[in-house]
Amino acid sequence: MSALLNLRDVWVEYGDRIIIENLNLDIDAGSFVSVVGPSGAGKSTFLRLILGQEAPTHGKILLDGTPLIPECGPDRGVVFQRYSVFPHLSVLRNTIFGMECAQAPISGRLFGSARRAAEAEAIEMLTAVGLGDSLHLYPAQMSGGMQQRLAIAQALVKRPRILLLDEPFGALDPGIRADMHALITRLWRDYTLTIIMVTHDIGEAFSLGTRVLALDKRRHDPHAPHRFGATAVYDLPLEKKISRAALEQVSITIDELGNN
Ligand SMILES: Nc1ncnc2c1ncn2[C@@H]1O[C@H](COP(=O)(O)OP(=O)(O)OP(=O)(O)O)[C@@H](O)[C@H]1O
Repeated sequence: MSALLNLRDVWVEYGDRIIIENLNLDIDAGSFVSVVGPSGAGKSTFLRLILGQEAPTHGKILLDGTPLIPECGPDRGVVFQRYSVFPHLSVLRNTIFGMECAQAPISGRLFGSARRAAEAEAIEMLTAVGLGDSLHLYPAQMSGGMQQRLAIAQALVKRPRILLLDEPFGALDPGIRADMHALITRLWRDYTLTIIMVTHDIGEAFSLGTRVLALDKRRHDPHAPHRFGATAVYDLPLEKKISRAALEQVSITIDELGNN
């Protein structure tokens, strides 16, 4: 089976600074790749490459065997650490907004049956993330965990195949993080997503991922620290066998999410 994403000899350079060098990776559909590495190694840069926000300086990235167009496509969604929700829109409007921009790029509004269909999809996704009872709240009325669940719904309502997560749970309290781990595991399975998640939490990387990728420099030159970039220094596939009991536990936790 060919991989969903292929990176071939990918380099990113800013001026004379090499950030990423000689990165070669194949990422299978349905995998959950945790990306770890020291601060400044280039983890967010790696996500931006796959999102299409940035093009490699050298090398190529293939999606389904076709060169990735350097623009954000609907097949890729992203959630950042800081809440990316619009403060002046309700939960429901926040979720519909992205669909309106994608489907009606000029007017930014959907009408009639298209709007009703978008609303139904938004409500389904908000229910899936545990916000079905909070459709008319505004972000200022919600906890950090709720806002981050809204950000996930915003990303998933466009039905991406690849979900990119840039330290999505880094700003949350430990208890809420555990709920979010259960949520993302459930969404990954229910929506057959491929997830690539940057995290500084090594426990989170191993407990959620089916593969852990460490980005770091292989070589250092103390006199010219920018001469070498980061690459995949470790790439560990993890055997995951989720028991039925564990999945049922995930379902129970999801049902309790509404109060966080
Ligand atoms: N547009 C840019 N121009 C110049 N340098 C940049 C640019 N974007 C990122 N960098 C540099 O590239 C390096 C990698 O940045 P990146 O944000 O990808 O690292 P990171 O591993 O995600 O870091 P952190 O864990 O601290 O978030 C940093 O040294 C950063 O300063």
